[in-house]
Amino acid sequence: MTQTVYVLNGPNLNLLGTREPEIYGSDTLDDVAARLDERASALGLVIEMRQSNHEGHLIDWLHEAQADGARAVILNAGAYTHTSLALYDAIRSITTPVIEVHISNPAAREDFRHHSYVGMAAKGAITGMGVYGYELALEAAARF
Ligand SMILES: O=C(O)[C@]1(O)C[C@H](CCCOc2ccccc2)[C@@H](O)[C@H](O)C1
Repeated sequence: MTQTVYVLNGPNLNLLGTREPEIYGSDTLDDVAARLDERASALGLVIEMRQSNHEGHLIDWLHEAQADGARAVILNAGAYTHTSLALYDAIRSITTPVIEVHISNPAAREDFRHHSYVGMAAKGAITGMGVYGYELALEAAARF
């Protein structure tokens, strides 16, 4: 049975590629999805790529990934990373492994980005590798 890897993106990441390219690069989420789809096909996996500016959507999608028997969730929760106890609880509530991804390196940025509620519950994290971090996370998920 072909397994799915959910790739979930949080607030403002719909702007990826259009603002602050010096931090986040010039690729759009659609560009990222195209590369992930190609690699996933070679790995015998399917990508479910989503983005929302609403915390509850991300939580619903984490529950959906569990119910769907997904191989893994790749989660860039955006700024909710640093604020959301609800996302921490949602990740803890599922057995599907969650890989935290950040395009930038939050540890090297403002202090308010140094704590990750997502990271406290996730299986692991890839940060600071630009959008390539999503591909690195997919390679890891393929080996779970
Ligand atoms: O580096 C990352 O991937 C972040 O998750 C991006 C978040 C920001 C998401 C907004 O992304 C934009 C992308 C392009 C233009 C404007 C915002 C930031 O709050 C986190 O600390 C680190």
